[in-house]
Amino acid sequence: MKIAVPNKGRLQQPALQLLSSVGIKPLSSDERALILPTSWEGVQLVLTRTEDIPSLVENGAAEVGITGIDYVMESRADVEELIKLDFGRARISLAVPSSWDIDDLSQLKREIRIATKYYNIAQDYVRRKGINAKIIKISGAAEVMPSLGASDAIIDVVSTGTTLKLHGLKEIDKIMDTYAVVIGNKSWMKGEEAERINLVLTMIKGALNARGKKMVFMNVSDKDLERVINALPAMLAPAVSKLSKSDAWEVITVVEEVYLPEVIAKAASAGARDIVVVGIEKVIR
Ligand SMILES: Nc1ncnc2c1ncn2[C@@H]1O[C@H](COP(=O)(O)OP(=O)(O)OP(=O)(O)O)[C@@H](O)[C@H]1O
Ligand SMILES: O=P(O)(O)OC[C@H]1O[C@H](OP(=O)(O)OP(=O)(O)O)[C@H](O)[C@@H]1O
Ligand SMILES: [Mg+2]
Repeated sequence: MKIAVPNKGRLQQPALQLLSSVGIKPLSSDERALILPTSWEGVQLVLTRTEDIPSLVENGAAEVGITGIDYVMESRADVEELIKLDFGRARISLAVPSSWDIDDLSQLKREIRIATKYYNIAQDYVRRKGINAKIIKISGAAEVMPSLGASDAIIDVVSTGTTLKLHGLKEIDKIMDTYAVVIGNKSWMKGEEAERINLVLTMIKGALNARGKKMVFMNVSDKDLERVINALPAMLAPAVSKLSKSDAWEVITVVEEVYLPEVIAKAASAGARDIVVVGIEKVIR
């Protein structure tokens, strides 16, 4: 099977890291190679532009791909959104010069020219909102267009808002949220690679579920057992097993990393001893 991954840009490293965490590591270190065999037999990585990945997956050049949901929308590719990822998070917004001194769409009176690399998203948006606009398709650096006089406004990616501010622009309407996604070809489930693809997807979900979670082991004497268990969160309920050579128990539970200090403090004051914390690689549900 082939997995399409960005060949550059901000999604490339997190996408490769995610795949690497499930054991899919490129075997070749040749930076110019665009199709790479991996440590997982039968799985190849195809390195292409982030914005081309939706159509490559739609037409079956790769069964699965990692890209941004903004490019999926823009391309109008008929693909399946399989897994929402926790990187590449931002929003696509309409921004106008701060000097216009307006706060929302209703204050836009005359026709405006909007520069954007998201031509289709922009067309759909202005139609839906009834905005009188001419969309100017560009390939990047949208923020500079109004100061060049090439457009009045822009539709572009906004995260912290720093780039807009730097260019004297102001966000007046959010069009959509964007994030990285794993997408799949619509007929992949029927193909001969279905089993392998399913396993890869299960492992990716497992790695995502495990993020930020720790496994905690502790020894607890018989008399403290109930108090310790009441102090613990768990995915279902803490596991408890009898220690072989003493009148005590081992308690095992899964804890969100952010709650770890609080949970350890509570467990220790309830009588838990020899508390061991270990990382979790996958949680398969
Ligand atoms: N500032 C940002 N914060 C989070 N995600 C972003 C940001 N800018 C862009 N993205 C998202 O990352 C993905 C790739 O973005 P983009 O096409 O801009 O590539 P890039 O990483 O900037 O590389 P280049 O612009 O050089 O091609 C897109 O889905 C986009 O929505
Ligand atoms: O709201 P901010 O936090 O400023 O982020 C938004 C900026 O981030 C992206 O650019 P990127 O950093 O990817 O550079 P690029 O222009 O090379 O794509 C995007 O194109 C915006 O310009
Ligand atoms: Mg960019």
